[in-house]
Amino acid sequence: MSESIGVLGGGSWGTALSILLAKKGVEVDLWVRNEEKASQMSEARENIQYLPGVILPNNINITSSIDKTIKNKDILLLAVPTQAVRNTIEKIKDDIKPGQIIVNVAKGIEVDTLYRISEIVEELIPNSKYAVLSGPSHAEEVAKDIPTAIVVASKYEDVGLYVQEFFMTPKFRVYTNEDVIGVELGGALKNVIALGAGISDGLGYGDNTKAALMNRGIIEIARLGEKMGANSMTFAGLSGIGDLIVTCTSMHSRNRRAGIKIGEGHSMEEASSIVGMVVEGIKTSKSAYNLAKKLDVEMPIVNAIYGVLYKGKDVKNSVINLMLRDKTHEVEM
Ligand SMILES: NC(=O)C1=CN([C@@H]2O[C@H](COP(=O)(O)OP(=O)(O)OC[C@H]3O[C@@H](n4cnc5c(N)ncnc54)[C@H](O)[C@@H]3O)[C@@H](O)[C@H]2O)C=CC1
Ligand SMILES: O=C(CO)COP(=O)(O)O
Repeated sequence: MSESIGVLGGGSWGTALSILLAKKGVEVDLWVRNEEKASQMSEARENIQYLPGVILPNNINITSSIDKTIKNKDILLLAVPTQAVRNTIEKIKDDIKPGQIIVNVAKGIEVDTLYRISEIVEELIPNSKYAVLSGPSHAEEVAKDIPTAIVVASKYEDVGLYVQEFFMTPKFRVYTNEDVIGVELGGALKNVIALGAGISDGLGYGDNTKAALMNRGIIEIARLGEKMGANSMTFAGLSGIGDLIVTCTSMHSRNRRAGIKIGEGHSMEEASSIVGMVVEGIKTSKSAYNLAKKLDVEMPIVNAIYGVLYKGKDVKNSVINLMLRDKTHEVEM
C-alpha cells in the first residue's frame, strides 16, 4: 500500500481527508494555493477558516507548491470546487506519471461544458487511473472520527480496490462500485435538491415538504442518470439517497444553509457569502437545468430551483407551480 498522497485543495474536505489519512500513518502533502495561508496553517496546525478547532497531525505537510504536492505520490486527491477542477488539472497534467491514481471528491458539473469531473479529467489526461469518492460525509464529522460510510467508483476494478483499502479505517468504511456516472451524478445533483430543501426550511415549511422534495428529487436524479448511462441502483446507494439524506437534513450542509438563507429572502449571492464556503448546488443547478433540456429529461424540481436562482422567479409561486403540475403516476420514469 502507498504511504503518501498529494491533496489538492485545502478547504474543509481536503483538510478533513488529510487528517483521516494522517491519523492512519499516511504521509500527506496538502496543497493550499495561497502562500500566506499555507504558512499560517502550517504554523497554527489548524485550518482556522474552513475547519476550526481540529488539530492537524504533524505528518500533514502544508505547501503552496503544487509541483511538490504531486511528486512521487501514488494517489492525488482532487479536493477543489468543481468549477476550479479544470484549472487545477491544467497545472499538473504534464507532470502526472502514468501509474498515478487520481481520486476526485468534488461534487458538481462543470457549468460551461456540462462535463462531470471524470470527463474533464479524461479530456485533459486521457486514460488516467481515475476514481471518485463520494457519499454522505460532512468534513466536520469525518475530522472528528464520527463513523462514516462512503463509496469509491472506478471503471478499473484494481483502482477501486486500492482506493478502498487506502482510505478505509474503523471509522471510515469504503464500499466499491464501478458506476462512475451514477456516483458522480448522485453527488452533484443532490446539492441542487439540498438547496431546495433549505429553501423549504427557510420558508417555514415542514418535514412533509422536505420529504416530498427529497423523494421526488432522487427520482429526477435517477431519471437523468439513466439517460446518461448510469445504473439506476446506484441512486439507492450511499452516493445517491444516502448523500441526499445527509445534505438535506444536516446543518453542516453548505447547500442546505444557503437554501435556508434564500428561503428567508436573501439573494443567491448573499446566501453564498453568508455561508462562506463553496455552495456547489448554485452552479450545478444551472448545469443540471441545461443537461435536462439538452437530453429532454423532465426535472421539475431542478427547473424550479434554477428559475428561483437565475430567473428571479418568486419562491412561493414556484412551490405552488410544482404542486399544481399535471397529475401523474408515481412510478412513471
Ligand atoms: N465540505 C464537505 O463536507 C464536503 C465537500 N465535498 C466537496 O468537496 C469539494 C470542495 O469542497 P470544500 O472543501 O467543502 O470547499 P471549501 O469551500 O471548504 O474550500 C474550498 C477550497 O478550494 C480552494 N479553491 C477555491 N477556488 C480555487 C481555485 N480556483 N484553485 C484552487 N483552489 C481553489 C479554496 O481556497 C479552499 O481552500 C466540493 O466539490 C464539495 O462539494 C464533498 C464531500 C464533503
Ligand atoms: O457532500 C457533502 C456531504 O456529503 C457536503 O455537502 P455540502 O457541500 O452541502 O456541505
